[in-house]
Amino acid sequence: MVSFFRRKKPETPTSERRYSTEELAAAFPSTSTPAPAADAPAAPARVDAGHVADAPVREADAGQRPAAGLDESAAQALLEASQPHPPMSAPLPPEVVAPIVDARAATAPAGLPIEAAEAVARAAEPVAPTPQPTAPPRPAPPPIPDFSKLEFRTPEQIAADTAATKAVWRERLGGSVFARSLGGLFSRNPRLDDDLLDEIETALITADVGVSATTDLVDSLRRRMKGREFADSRELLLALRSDLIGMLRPVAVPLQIDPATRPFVLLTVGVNGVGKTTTIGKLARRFKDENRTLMLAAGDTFRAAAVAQLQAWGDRNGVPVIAQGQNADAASVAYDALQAAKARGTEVLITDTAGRLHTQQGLMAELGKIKRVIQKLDADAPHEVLLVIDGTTGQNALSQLRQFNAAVGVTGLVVTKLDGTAKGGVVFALAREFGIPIRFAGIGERPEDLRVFDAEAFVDALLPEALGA
Ligand SMILES: Nc1nc2c(ncn2[C@@H]2O[C@H](COP(=O)(O)OP(=O)(O)OP(=O)(O)O)[C@@H](O)[C@H]2O)c(=O)[nH]1
Repeated sequence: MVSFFRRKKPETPTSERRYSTEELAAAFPSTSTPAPAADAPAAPARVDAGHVADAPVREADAGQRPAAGLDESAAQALLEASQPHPPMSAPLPPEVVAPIVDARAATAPAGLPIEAAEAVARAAEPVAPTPQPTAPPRPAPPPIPDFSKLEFRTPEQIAADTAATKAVWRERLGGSVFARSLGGLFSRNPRLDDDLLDEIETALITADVGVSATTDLVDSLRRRMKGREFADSRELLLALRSDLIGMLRPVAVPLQIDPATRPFVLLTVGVNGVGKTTTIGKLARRFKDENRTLMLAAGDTFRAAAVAQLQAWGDRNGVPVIAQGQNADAASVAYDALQAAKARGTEVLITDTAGRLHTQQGLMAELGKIKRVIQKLDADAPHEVLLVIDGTTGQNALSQLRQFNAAVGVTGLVVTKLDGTAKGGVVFALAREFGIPIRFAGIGERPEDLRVFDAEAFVDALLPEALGA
């Protein structure tokens, strides 16, 4: 107990001082009348609740009590106990507090008279048990990631892959109307003036970026040019590049296959000949390469060759194809396929549909029927409705998206045929008007030519290489 008090003494030299019998007598003049000791320190004005340092509040009382019959050492101990403890800036941790609470419960030291023992006990009283912090409920452990499907790459590998990807995009898109008109413009090292802006405007309109998007882009460049933001035409081109990337970045959202959804149902829709069946074949290859189990549904029962085309893709990639032959009910094929995929625990089911003009109301309504029928088996299906758009279509793509979206709720886009002479600019118009994610871009006919849409690679492929981006 004494050692406890010593431990709590102020660490100043005065705390080491021993008191003489006379001083003690002066400090405790009467046995019956409590009187404050002349030099007794005032209790600290404020002490934190539950804080060990609140002891002095009652220690001061103890120190004022008469100490008749105390022998010198007991009185010394008592007086020391009555010295105020320095306030502590932070509560002691529970491990430290615990023994102090035990000490309070202990009886006074042997040999102390009862009054002194009471005073000592009272001095120890204020050390209230510190509430033990209750442990917060443990959060549920995070799910263990499936490392078999993760790919680890070093920064150097990532940089090399990015450069290789950009080179492929540039090689495939370099012949587009967009790339040719802008490339020609800047190879002449034009002057930074209104004529340059007029030429950019023409190039963007010709490339199918659309009138409103083009006007916004050019007006912004003009404002900044007048504000002397650009030192030369190259700086203006860099600003155009960054504006174009900025338009596409929000829609460059890759398709995520939810592993908890089996099967994850993809429904592909679009007008005739845009590349739906080819895209499904390319997707099948991609998902196989990702070690996913998948199944194809030959829902294009209208075009004679479509079922055979899909079956050929399935055979080539070792993927089962559910088909009922030509002129079968497409909704029935989709239903059968979903049932089979469910039974087999297949991860991904891709359903083809016949091409249809977005202006043909009856055929558009049929898409709604396919959706309703498969929802009898899975209320959340299809989990992705991919509208395939031919990149050479131009502004007509906007009305296609509008109509398909109204009929079946489009959740992602695939823009095909961006290789060759595609104008490519429609991608900006689509992004600006609808903001629907562009999942993939078709940049060739080979299976590996379906690329995850990359805003930066796409824009850099359209702009002159001399820009160094
Ligand atoms: N250059 C190029 N050709 C493509 C691309 N995607 C598809 N094609 C070609 O476009 C043509 C039509 O493709 P399909 O897959 O049959 O089109 P579809 O939409 O299924 O046609 P329908 O069933 O009639 O609606 C084929 O010759 C494909 O090889 C692409 O990204 N680039």
